Amino acid sequence: MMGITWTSSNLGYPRLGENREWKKLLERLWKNELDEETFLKEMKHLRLNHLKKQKAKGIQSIPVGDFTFYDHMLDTAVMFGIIPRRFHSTDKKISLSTYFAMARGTAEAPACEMTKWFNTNYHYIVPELNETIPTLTENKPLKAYLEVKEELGIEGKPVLIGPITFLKLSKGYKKESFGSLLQKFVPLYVKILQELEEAGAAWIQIDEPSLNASFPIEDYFFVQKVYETFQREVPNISIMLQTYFEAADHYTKLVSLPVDGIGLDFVHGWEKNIQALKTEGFPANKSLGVGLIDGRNVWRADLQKKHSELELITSYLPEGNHFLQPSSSLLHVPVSTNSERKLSPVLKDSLSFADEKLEEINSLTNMLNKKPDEKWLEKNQKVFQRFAETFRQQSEKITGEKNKLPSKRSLPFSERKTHQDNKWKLPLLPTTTIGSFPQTKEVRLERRAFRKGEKSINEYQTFIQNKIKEWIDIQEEIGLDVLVHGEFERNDMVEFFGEKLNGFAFTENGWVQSYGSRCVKPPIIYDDVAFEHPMTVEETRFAQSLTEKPVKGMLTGPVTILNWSFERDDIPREEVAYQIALALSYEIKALESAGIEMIQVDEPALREGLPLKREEWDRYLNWAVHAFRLATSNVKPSTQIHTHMCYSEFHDMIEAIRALDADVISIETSRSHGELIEAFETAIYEKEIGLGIYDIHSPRIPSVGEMKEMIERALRVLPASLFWINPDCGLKTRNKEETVKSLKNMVQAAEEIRESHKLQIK
Ligand SMILES: Nc1nc2c(c(=O)[nH]1)N[C@@H](CNc1ccc(C(=O)N[C@@H](CCC(=O)N[C@@H](CCC(=O)N[C@@H](CCC(=O)O)C(=O)O)C(=O)O)C(=O)O)cc1)CN2
Ligand code: MET
Ligand SMILES: [Zn+2]
Repeated sequence: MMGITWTSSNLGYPRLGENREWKKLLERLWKNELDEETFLKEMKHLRLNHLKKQKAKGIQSIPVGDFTFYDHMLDTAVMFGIIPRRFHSTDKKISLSTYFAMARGTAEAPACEMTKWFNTNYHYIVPELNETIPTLTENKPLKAYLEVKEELGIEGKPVLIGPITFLKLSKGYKKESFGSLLQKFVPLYVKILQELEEAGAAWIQIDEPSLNASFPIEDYFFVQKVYETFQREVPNISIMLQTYFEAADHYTKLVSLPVDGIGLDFVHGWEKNIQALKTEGFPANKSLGVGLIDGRNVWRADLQKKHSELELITSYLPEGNHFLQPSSSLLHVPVSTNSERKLSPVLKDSLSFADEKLEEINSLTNMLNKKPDEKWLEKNQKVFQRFAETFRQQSEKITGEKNKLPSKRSLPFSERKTHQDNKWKLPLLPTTTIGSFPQTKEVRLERRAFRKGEKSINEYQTFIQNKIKEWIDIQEEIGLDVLVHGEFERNDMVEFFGEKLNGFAFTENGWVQSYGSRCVKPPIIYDDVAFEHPMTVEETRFAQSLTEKPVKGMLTGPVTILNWSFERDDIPREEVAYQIALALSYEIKALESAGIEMIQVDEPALREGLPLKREEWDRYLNWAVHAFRLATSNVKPSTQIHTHMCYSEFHDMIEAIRALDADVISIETSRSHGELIEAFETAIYEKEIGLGIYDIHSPRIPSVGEMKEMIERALRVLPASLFWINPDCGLKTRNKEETVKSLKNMVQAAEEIRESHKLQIK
């Protein structure tokens, strides 16, 4: 092991700031409460602060250029001048207003599509390549590099999304043109790298996570070509080709690429990566980036364990300098545990957010470079010991109850349908919504006042009841067939349940960016999950008491609660999903007993949880479907179970959707312009289905005509007796006026179609 040295490194840092300063600056700019100059100044301050902090934590290789005003994919697209025509930009250097128009849309131009970043809850803006010819509008990494060098004297490591991943995640081109398109981008990348080389940058991090996501081996031809060009054209710069979120798909090919360093995820891809390292070795002239601190979860690292893992890795490594780093960018974890004052000390000590993770990297690097800090290690061991003594016992009681729960409805769908049609007597093409109504500033401020003790529980509950009443009245007036209570009492569809279930902790300030300025505060599963008391019955029953129309109960499903929380990492994920499912089955029973017999169990995260590697899909889908069925099967045949999913692209998992055995599923379709309808057309789906007929992410109010067209299109492939009419998703981010107008048009569209088709009762 002589001759190996280690450098502490980071791959990306959260943008948000300790108190969501980033989000607040953006939202003030958008509301014209801030001028552009002040905005830029404040953002720069934040950006430099983040870099100073990383340096102070002992990180030697600090990423620059990962900061953004919205999203790093959007930045890359804009850097390459990929601006869809509808934004009419003639700027040489793209203005901030064009940049935000692409992200958020304008009255005239719909926003660019947004989709999930691999298997995370982060969303990126999808570049639309179409007819645009890429050009370099600005060398963003260079700007970032020079900024920190001049302002702070820090020699940063510029970060770029690699050309392979950038193209794989873009749309607007045919698969066959991948190679020729790539040729258009490579010279631009070369230019960026050359300018960085001239400016004195030593290492560049090029992110290529696509190489771990079931990457087709034949496409390595392109990867090889791209990196050969970089090596030839920019010989004096060192490239760290960074992969993450999974093990490398084709290890031998990856490590023999002509680059100077290879970054691997040894948290999510431990087994495969270590096996490959052992059998294939690691090239003598390269540096390995060892991603050993989990960039996706919040648990403190067991330094002893990490140290022995590192010893194992080291035993396969050639001499030279290697990097110790998080498994991915720290974008996916909150900033710091510092401001958490309410967590139990045992739990708080067991957590590690971005800042604490940097400290772990620093300690481990010191340990490796033979400067072990015994006290640190001892303290770390104590944390683990105390945690193990206090929490994390899998209870046999829960396992026993779970084993008794049915995972199959008592009757098949065809027979349930008769019961349900008789019970509900809905018109054909029933209209409904997905659950939430506008979470206005008023609602959030009221909750804040309650949280801070400025409002009593009674005052808060009365406020919520008034909101429910207001919106039941609105829904009746609009003429919807199945109503909802509106979810006003919920801060978030996952955090809300986390707060009410046993085994979850929630933070005060553990925010993570979800998309643009929107954030989530994922709860932390630290113990057995268990049902304590009904969570949604009171509000739902109250809503039902106000109307003759059915009110649909509204729950978040087990897979989504799991995927959008920070989960235990010491028991299999599916076991946690089953525990949540058991808890939800009690909630469903409680709703049923309270007379709520139409219940929606949302699973928007089912799709994003799909493993990045295709060969692991079946195993995941099996347990995910099983969890949903455990939660929803223990009901009467006449009880109608709905589910909801957004983010389209279901064509490759229709079988799993069918296996959920939900009576009604509502899915997002409007942004994919009917592509999804085709998927259902070819797959033959025999249960009830609500295809979203308008995009809720945009303030635009859809016309009756366009919605009728969407419905007509669906009716060409789906029998009217199975079809529901609803928006794409919940309406919490919309305002009241937009919501009411859009829903009125939606109901009118449904009525006109019923009329013209002479469709009456189901
Ligand atoms: N967990 C989760 N993941 C998800 C989704 C989701 O709904 N939940 N949906 C998709 C992503 N979509 C999203 C849509 C909206 C928001 C969103 O609106 N987030 C809010 C925070 C929601 C929240 O927790 N609100 C708290 C209040 C938080 C807050 O900032 N309060 C202020 C006061 C209120 C104010 O000034 O507005 C304070 O305490 O100072 C509440 O309602 O209680 C935001 O960023 O602004 C997030 C994700 C996919 N992933
Ligand atoms: C992201 S899916 C959201 C479903 C939820 N019931 C809502 O309407 O907000
Ligand atoms: Zn949704």
